[in-house]
Amino acid sequence: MRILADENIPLVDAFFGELGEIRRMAGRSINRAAVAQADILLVRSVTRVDRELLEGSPVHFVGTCTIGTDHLDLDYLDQAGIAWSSAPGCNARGVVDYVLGSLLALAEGEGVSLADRRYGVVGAGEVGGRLVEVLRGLGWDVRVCDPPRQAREVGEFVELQDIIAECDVISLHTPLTLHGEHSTFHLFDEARLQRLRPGAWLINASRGAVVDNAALRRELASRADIQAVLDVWEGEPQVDVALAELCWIATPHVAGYSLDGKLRGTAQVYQAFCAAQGSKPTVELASLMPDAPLQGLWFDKSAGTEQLLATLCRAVYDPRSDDAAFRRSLAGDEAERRAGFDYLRKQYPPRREIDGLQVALNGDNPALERVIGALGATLLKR
Ligand SMILES: NC(=O)C1=CN([C@@H]2O[C@H](COP(=O)(O)OP(=O)(O)OC[C@H]3O[C@@H](n4cnc5c(N)ncnc54)[C@H](O)[C@@H]3O)[C@@H](O)[C@H]2O)C=CC1
Ligand SMILES: O=C(O)C(=O)[C@H](O)COP(=O)(O)O
Repeated sequence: MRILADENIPLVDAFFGELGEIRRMAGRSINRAAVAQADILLVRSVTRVDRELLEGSPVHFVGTCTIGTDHLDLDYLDQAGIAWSSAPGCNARGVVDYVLGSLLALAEGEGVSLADRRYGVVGAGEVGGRLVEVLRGLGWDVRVCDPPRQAREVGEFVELQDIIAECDVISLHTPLTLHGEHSTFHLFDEARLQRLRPGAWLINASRGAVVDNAALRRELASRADIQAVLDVWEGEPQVDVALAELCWIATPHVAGYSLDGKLRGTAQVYQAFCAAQGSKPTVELASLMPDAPLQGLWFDKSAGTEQLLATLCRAVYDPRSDDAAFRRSLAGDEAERRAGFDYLRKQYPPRREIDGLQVALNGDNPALERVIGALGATLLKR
């Protein structure tokens, strides 16, 4: 079997090596000539997979080692009888950690307490659902908007207009969809952006086009009270530099870039491929994960909850370092900026996930234990 893989997918050899010959390419360069020599295509979010790419090729399985599927033409794949898989939830925790780090940075900069804010999560699937759990676990006030779930479940959902009217922090975690009753293209358009509450923070780590970028730029330029955190951009790898400069945190689509998340992504696609082939998986992710435990941290029981929260989150990840590197990359011309966007993602340093932390307290303190529990970290008893 001939396997064509994006060069930024880790562990392709370990999982797919026994199945055939592997060829790696930059995801943005994968083209008709390359897929003409492939049976299996493994991609990330930067490769558009559609009829134009695949028609007439021998590819019979497409795997994307990502959560998002907006770069795949799923109707075409289904109609052409090409099996496909994504990696649902693989890097959801990484995105949650990104949001937590962004909130800490915003709170510090604006001098507000995170516990005093009201949160609105738009899209409560793998990512948004976990974020809601963490934020509520911390005891914070959270509203959830997810019309597709609301239509099929009993639950406490609110309308988008209520999120906008009532929430101080809005975090977006929908897929990018262009059609249908719940389409999300420009879900946050000019009219909705103009209705953000005074002092609101808007976080987008879903897909760039869920927010009208030009309208957000205008809004940020005209209102000093609102703040934005953007990990994703309309037209990546091209970025609206003026918009990026107005953001509190701006990053090159790395929110979900935890090491664990990337490795899980490849493993999930491998398992899906085996299932599609009717074969038994022979490679286990557990045997390939780094076996070093994440660092253990020790706290005195008199520590403050916000101090503990910030220290634990930042011990694993602080998006301000990605923000700084991204801003430096925006200094060049258009071609340099596009190259910089891809370079920062390709060279991304290994980052683990907050729920892998082990935390010791020297005595009982239920408030601190609650923070540790909400983050999913392990509390080590004395
Ligand atoms: N920045 C990054 O690095 C990453 C970005 N993502 C993006 O985040 C998106 C969400 O990921 P998951 O939570 O894993 O997906 P998911 O499919 O598990 O959840 C998405 C949720 O959004 C809801 N939804 C759909 N349309 C909606 C609308 N109009 N309004 C409100 N809710 C709506 C769905 O009902 C679903 O519950 C992905 O599709 C991907 O585009 C995912 C991982 C990493
Ligand atoms: O999983 C997703 O969906 C994402 O957005 C990924 O974090 C994107 O990673 P790349 O495929 O763009 O490397």
